[in-house]
Amino acid sequence: MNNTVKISIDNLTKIFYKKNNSVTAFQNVSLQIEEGEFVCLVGPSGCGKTTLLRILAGLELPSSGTFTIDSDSNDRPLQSMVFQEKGVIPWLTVEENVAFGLKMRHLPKEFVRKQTDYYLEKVGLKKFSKLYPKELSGGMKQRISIARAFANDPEILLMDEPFAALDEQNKFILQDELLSIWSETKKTVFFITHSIDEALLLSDRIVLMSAHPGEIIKEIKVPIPRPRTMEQVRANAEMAEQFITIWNHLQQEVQRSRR
Ligand SMILES: Nc1ncnc2c1ncn2[C@@H]1O[C@H](COP(=O)(O)OP(=O)(O)OP(=O)(O)O)[C@@H](O)[C@H]1O
Repeated sequence: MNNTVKISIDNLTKIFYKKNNSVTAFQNVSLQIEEGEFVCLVGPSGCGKTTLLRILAGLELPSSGTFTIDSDSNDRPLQSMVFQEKGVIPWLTVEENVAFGLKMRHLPKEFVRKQTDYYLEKVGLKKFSKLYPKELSGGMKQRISIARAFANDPEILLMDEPFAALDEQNKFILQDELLSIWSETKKTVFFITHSIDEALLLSDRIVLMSAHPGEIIKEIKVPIPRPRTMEQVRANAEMAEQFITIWNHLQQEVQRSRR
């Protein structure tokens, strides 16, 4: 990390207005994420995590407050988003899916091919490049989404529980692959997860939110050096302590929200 602030969120609040009532998804969220930082957002269900990410992705407007994503080039997209599911276009092949964003920007054919091949190789999908998503497993589909997101070379990556629907084995493999690509590209990543292990494995910093309406109530720097493995996360005493801190926080917040 080089201490340049890449994402700056200032006192952001989102209220959804309905006919006779309103729902505050989250409120007074302020957060700064440095260039190249990997930050995980953890909080109880319904505390506004997805809404916050959707606002950063330009898919929703905030009710109040501001945010900025630092950009040093007009040639790159501001953000790419990876969702839990539904990230792939069913009528395009694997390679067409990965190349999609690049083609939309009318980049030179040769560049698109190289960039697509590079990331297909990185996520182990090279030999499946001519297949359609329906011919692939859930893990392979998520690999397409990750390859496409990195191939787009965005300023920041927004990831909304990308591995939540996968079985544990596949999850570990994809987490490893994501870390490997991230350490190479040093993209700024803002990542939502419900998995404490996942947050501890991936993050430089974990941001904890309160129950609905969500507010940021704690930040935790993840102490173990990189590269990391899940074995280290599970064996490291400091990490075990952090796990319990986060677990206690989530339990308290869920109980509070039910009162
Ligand atoms: N389009 C919408 N219209 C009205 N209310 C919404 C809308 N989207 C989200 N909400 C409400 O905003 C709150 C936050 O939702 P959000 O999906 O952001 O939470 P979350 O923390 O991502 O939840 P989960 O962890 O379960 O995915 C919830 O109360 C939800 O019902």
